[in-house]
Amino acid sequence: MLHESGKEQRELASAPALVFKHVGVAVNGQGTFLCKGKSSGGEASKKQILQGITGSALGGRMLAIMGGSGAGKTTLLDVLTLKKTSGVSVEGSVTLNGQPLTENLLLKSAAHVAQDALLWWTLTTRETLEYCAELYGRELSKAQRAELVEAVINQTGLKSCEHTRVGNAFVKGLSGGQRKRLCIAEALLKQPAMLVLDEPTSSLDSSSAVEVVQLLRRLAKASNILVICTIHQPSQRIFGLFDDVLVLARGQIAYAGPVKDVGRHMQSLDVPPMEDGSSLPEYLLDLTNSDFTDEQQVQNILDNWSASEQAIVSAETAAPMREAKMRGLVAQTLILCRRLTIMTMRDPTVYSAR
Ligand SMILES: Nc1ncnc2c1ncn2[C@@H]1O[C@H](COP(=O)(O)OP(=O)(O)OP(=O)(O)O)[C@@H](O)[C@H]1O
Repeated sequence: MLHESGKEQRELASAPALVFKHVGVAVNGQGTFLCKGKSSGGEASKKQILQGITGSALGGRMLAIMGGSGAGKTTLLDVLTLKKTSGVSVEGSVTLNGQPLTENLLLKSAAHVAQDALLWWTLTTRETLEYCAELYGRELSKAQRAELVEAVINQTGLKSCEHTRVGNAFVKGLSGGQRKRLCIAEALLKQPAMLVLDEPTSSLDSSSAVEVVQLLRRLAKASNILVICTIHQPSQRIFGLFDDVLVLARGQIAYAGPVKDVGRHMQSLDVPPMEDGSSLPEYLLDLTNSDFTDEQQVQNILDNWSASEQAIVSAETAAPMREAKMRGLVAQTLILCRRLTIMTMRDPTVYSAR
């Protein structure tokens, strides 16, 4: 997917690389995922929701997965994070630094920030991170863990609210942007090579959204982390912070490559020009949203992409990645019990319930 100058390519060759080839996902007509070769309803009831998805993402770069509603963004993210739904029929391959992506490799090398990530409302920012650091940092001494938490708090701009409780809908605490940054900070404690985020800007106001994406960009560049985000309708400013974009339509690729080339690519096709006052991400969504656009036009864009040379990916090899070391089961249980005691002591609803 990534076609850069020779110098950039040499630099990128030492970065972690996620490569996915010919990924396809099918479900049956009733909405149940199918196991390959085990369909009771037969081929006729099969619905292909992702087809021929080939691309890559590299360390030090940010990849946005975009597309209209129902284009397949969440399904692709599920494949890249090995999320299982019973009876899933997934085809194709996903490799991380040339190794097939397994649950073990994912656990060691990647961190996933879900859209509705859970935070404990009674804990402060610092406490949340300290417990997480204990869970993740088996090979770190107490002093090293404290150093890591401090570094992550500073990296994610959470110093001013380190002693603020997370809060919830009833108890005032962190702002939406701070909560999202805390989720990212939790993920960073794993010192991941790959960071995957589902809609990191959803439900944020525009300036908090920009702050979060700027933070991700700084992290990608400073720590050579591979960042992948699904993103619904980014502003021009946010879109410009990504290095690469994969545009999906009807479960297929409409474009995958550098953000700086996507406008030129679309304009080279037989499609309506971008209207004055429209932003590039809006234009891309308008062109590829099959619910509201001429079906034939969307099909032409998809056919053009699948026939293009750019659809061929070559980035397969890269340097070894960092691997997170998790605590053993007993240690994890003890840490979680300690956290639960503090949370119970601070939560008045627990006493009322009793
Ligand atoms: N379990 C399932 N059974 C049947 N169809 C499904 C299933 N999961 C997803 N789909 C269909 O696959 C398509 C892609 O869904 P997906 O959730 O990946 O899209 P999306 O791009 O993330 O959409 P949105 O932005 O609206 O969340 C949709 O048409 C959806 O209805």
